[in-house]
Amino acid sequence: KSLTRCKDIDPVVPTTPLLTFLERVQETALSTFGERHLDPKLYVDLSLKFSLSTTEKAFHGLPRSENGTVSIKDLEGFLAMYFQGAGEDVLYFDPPDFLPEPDGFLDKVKNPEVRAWALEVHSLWKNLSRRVSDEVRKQPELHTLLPLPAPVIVPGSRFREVYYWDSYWVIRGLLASKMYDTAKAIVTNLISLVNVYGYALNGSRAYYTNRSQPPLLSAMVYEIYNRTGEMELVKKALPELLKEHQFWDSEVHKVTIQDAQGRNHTLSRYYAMWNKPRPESSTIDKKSASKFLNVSEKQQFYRELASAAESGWDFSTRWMRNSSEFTTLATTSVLPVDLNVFILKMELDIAFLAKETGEESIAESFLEASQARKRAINSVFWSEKMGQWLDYWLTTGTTCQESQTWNARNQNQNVFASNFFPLWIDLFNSDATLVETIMRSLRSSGLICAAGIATSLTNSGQQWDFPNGWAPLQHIIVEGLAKSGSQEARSLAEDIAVRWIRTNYVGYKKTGAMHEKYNVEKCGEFGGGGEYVPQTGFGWSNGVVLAFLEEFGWPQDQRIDC
Ligand SMILES: OC[C@H]1O[C@H](O[C@H]2O[C@H](CO)[C@@H](O)[C@H](O)[C@H]2O)[C@H](O)[C@@H](O)[C@@H]1O
Repeated sequence: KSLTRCKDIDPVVPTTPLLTFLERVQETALSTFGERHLDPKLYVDLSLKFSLSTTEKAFHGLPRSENGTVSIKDLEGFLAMYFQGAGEDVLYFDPPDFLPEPDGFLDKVKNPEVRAWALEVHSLWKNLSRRVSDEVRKQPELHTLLPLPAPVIVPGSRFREVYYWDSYWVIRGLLASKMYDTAKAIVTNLISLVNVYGYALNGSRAYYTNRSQPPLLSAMVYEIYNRTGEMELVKKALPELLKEHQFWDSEVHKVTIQDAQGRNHTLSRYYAMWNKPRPESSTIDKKSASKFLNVSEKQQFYRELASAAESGWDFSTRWMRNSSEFTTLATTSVLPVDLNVFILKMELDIAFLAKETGEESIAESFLEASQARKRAINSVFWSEKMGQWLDYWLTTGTTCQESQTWNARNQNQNVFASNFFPLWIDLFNSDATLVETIMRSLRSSGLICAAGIATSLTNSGQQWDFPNGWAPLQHIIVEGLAKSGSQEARSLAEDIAVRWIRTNYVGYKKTGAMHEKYNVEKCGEFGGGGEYVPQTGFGWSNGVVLAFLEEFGWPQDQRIDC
């Protein structure tokens, strides 16, 4: 019973000669400068001043010691002579739709301290606004940065390029900031990536072409259309959304599960088209994979690493068969709740947007697809016992040839914030009894902490685990609760939002920056763990604070300190 045939179960997107070379420079930097303070991403973000062959020749001509090491002085000299600094090909761009205090900005924020801070967060859009330099378009072979047609908002710090799923929360913030043109520009860029590659890339770099990220393009289009009513963007987006849906609903991404009643359900998984170290973290990945001696085991591990990066949760015990052993990473063997929620949202959005543009048959078929995915989410992920939707472990390796028979034992019983994501979708949050059950389960889950919702309950040292809290996770759960129509759920949503706003505010006052992630155990402290030092800026954190303040406001007499 061969239900979902894959053309190719080991897809690999070809790399570029520039990337291959920059990875060698990265490797050399590691042996010259040492592991401490080395961010491998920096080296694959460099652009060349001269042709690749000239630069390679100079690199090979560098004096080397007997064991092949280049001295600090020689390497620094080579880098200064032949490369432009990372980020020099992304230029500051003054967003024309930015106003220091737009009309009607966060009307419900009455407390002057909070209002002043919200205006500072709003002004951070100017710091994060960029455009791709014309040089990239003229000589793309010298850059790993990809050309984009419109200006961008970057997350910040080491993340000097556009990121796919970050953009959704950036847009939510931009809409609160009334920066509609900037929001539309972001979507225009993502549409162009889908047009060229068939999917939205993890980010706008050559080394991100082998994978996507949590698919939220339809949700971005939906939000912008809701605010602006602009049909042109919808018409431009629709064909690309259909392409993106096809990407996630076919080939290696699609898995069929047969339930106890013999009904087949199709769901999607993350599956990067890559089986080598991630170029931006190549030195780190090689070290992690060093325990595998067999080539195909190594390749599979590299695929699991890249697939975890595709999930946006890089890295987390969510993808590990054994939570204390990183090499048991098995992302492609997981059917993730959140990915399927995002695709369900995509199906509903496409149905809605197609109806708006008069494409009745597309609307109808996507409505049907959404009903099927809702049934699949309930049949495969729902756990009556836990009152949550649980990720599902696939049993028979990673091929996509056969349907697998559902077994309750394959549901991952560990608690993750993503177990509550279906609540974000109206099909679920409109069911009052279900909302009651979910609230009870969330309250007793252990995830709600002093400063927000934890990513998981496992303190693994990975950044997508306890005690880190991430803006997107807070937002999806809070918005799901708030949209449900239950007063009690709205109060819980507001309670979580207040905790999150406070920690962002106090952290900002202490450090002068917005952070990529926060420690939910300690109000005002940013998060840690993972493979790079904590970053500031920060696109999605700014977006979520502004979106929360827009939704809930902040009364005059409510305290903002921890
Ligand atoms: O360089 C390591 C990894 O960095 C990115 O992941 C993290 O930052 C992204 C931007 O904010 C965010 O979207 C992601 O959820 C974070 O985990 C990048 O996306 C990875 O592909 C990359 O390997």
